[in-house]
Amino acid sequence: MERRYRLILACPDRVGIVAMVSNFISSHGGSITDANQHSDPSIGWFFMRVEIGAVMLPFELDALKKAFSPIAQSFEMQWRITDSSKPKRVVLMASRESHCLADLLYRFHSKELSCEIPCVISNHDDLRKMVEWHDIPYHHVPVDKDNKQPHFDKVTSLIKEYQADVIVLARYMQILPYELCDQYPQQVINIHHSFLPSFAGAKPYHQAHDRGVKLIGATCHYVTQDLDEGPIIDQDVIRISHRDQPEDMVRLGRDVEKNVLARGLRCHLEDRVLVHGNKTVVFN
Ligand SMILES: Nc1nc2c(c(=O)[nH]1)N[C@@H](CN(C=O)c1ccc(C(=O)N[C@@H](CCC(=O)O)C(=O)O)cc1)CN2
Repeated sequence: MERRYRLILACPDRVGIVAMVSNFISSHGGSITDANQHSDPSIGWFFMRVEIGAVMLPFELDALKKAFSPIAQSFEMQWRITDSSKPKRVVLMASRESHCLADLLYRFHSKELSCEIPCVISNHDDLRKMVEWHDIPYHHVPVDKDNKQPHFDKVTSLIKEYQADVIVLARYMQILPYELCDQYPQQVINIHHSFLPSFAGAKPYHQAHDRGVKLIGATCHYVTQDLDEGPIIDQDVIRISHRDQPEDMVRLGRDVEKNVLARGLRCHLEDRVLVHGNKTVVFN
């Protein structure tokens, strides 16, 4: 696919933002290949995502950022510009459950996901063979439940060594410490196996069974220090009934978990997610 720059911005709403952005691009000979915008009257903020055909522009990425910076400053923008030809480096993390990890590895292998997967990290060794079949390094980093710090120190070291842009918790079942969440804001993505905010925390299907709900679901969200309370990227639900025990929900939930995670990761990889406070705007 043709190389494109993606401009993503959020700023206090005012007249002239779209005109200013489009004039900036056209005045430098660029063409807009896709554009989405949203104005939120409840907070008076404006959100925009613009794809720019890079071939037509006389700029490399850094020069484009430098040229746009004065405009961004004048509109008090929170903004970034990325290059679609530079795939993001995605470190995958898992524990024992394989369905989400297997699904992402398949989508990567079939080139459905445009990214790099430099390694997989797990606190168990169960998934090694599956990962190494894909010729991807597998790092088994055990957890001592009485002293988890060495585990997280090693995880942090590996994430830095592999220069991760994104860390995906594909049913990784450990609570990340504050320091790790703080070092990677809006870069750690989790799939929680419930329709948040219902049933946060451990064993959501057992919680759902105890409550007698008729829908269960999955939520893809950014990870923060506040467990399962990070900005939501995508969600979905499926119907269940009184006949379903927790083990039935585990089985029925696998498809919705892996589909929601893949959709959420794709949106992130394509820079379609804008975070504002603890909420998101997703231009999908
Ligand atoms: N800092 C954060 N870490 C994690 C988040 C998050 O939002 N912030 N999401 C999880 C969510 N999760 C599954 O989706 C999850 C929730 C709770 C637990 C848990 O209680 N784990 C125990 C250990 C369990 C075990 O050893 O099998 C614990 O960490 O003490 C795990 C996962 C992922 N992390």
